[in-house]
Amino acid sequence: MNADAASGVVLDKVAFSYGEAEMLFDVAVPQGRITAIMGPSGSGKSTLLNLVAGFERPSSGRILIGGADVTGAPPARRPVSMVFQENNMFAHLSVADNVGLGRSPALRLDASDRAAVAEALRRTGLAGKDKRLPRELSGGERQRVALARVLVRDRPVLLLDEPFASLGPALRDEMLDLVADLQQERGMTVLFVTHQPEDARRVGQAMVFIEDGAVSASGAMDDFFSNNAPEAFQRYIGGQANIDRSR
Ligand SMILES: Nc1ncnc2c1ncn2[C@@H]1O[C@H](COP(=O)(O)OP(=O)(O)OP(=O)(O)O)[C@@H](O)[C@H]1O
Repeated sequence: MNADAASGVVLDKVAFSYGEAEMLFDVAVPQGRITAIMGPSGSGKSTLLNLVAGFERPSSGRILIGGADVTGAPPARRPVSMVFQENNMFAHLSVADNVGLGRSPALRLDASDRAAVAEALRRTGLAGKDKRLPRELSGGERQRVALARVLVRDRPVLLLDEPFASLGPALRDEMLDLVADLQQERGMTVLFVTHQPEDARRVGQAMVFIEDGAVSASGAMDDFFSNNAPEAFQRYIGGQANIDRSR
């Protein structure tokens, strides 16, 4: 394991089961990079993120973040933010308050917190929309609010569970590029679940490929889109005729 991987997110023989087949994750995700998590439906991608976030607990094994063992830590104690496909917002709270929750769950915000919220709204293209309610936003704008909350939380690890799956292609690309820019600015370690190979390739530097509750291949993104791509991945995208392997 190289230094980048050891200081990123490590799942060290992490076993977990919902009562049926056991999942077993053994993988190191590099620090300060965007890593795409891909694999067939039901293979365990969301479960892996939930284990890292602390919403699920392993039956054995360890989870390390930045070298620290967080296996027993509750979600709020982990240096992690998570953005879901939907339902990232409280319907009765304004955009600014939804972002402010990232700073203080009781919304006790001082002047510097409010300044951080305003800056995050500006950075995500939401300036001027701070007083709106979630229902007054488009789907893309709602996901921008979730990203603004990530910025004010300022945690080093960002977990994205298909956050842009319901957006059209142009908007999805715009949001992916925003994530890539924010990741660069902050140097965050990003784990990004997607079903779209082109999205993985657009922003990711590394790939973790999951099948049947286990990592069946992992490594540099370029390797996955070369003629030497891991066989499991080739099989998975084999049906998708339009993958361009050239750069
Ligand atoms: N809360 C739950 N209770 C019981 N079983 C669950 C629960 N959540 C997921 N599972 C099962 O665990 C396995 C892994 O699910 P998971 O959601 O991690 O897959 P995924 O790779 O994210 O799938 P998708 O691409 O369809 O979102 C599946 O067999 C699923 O049915």
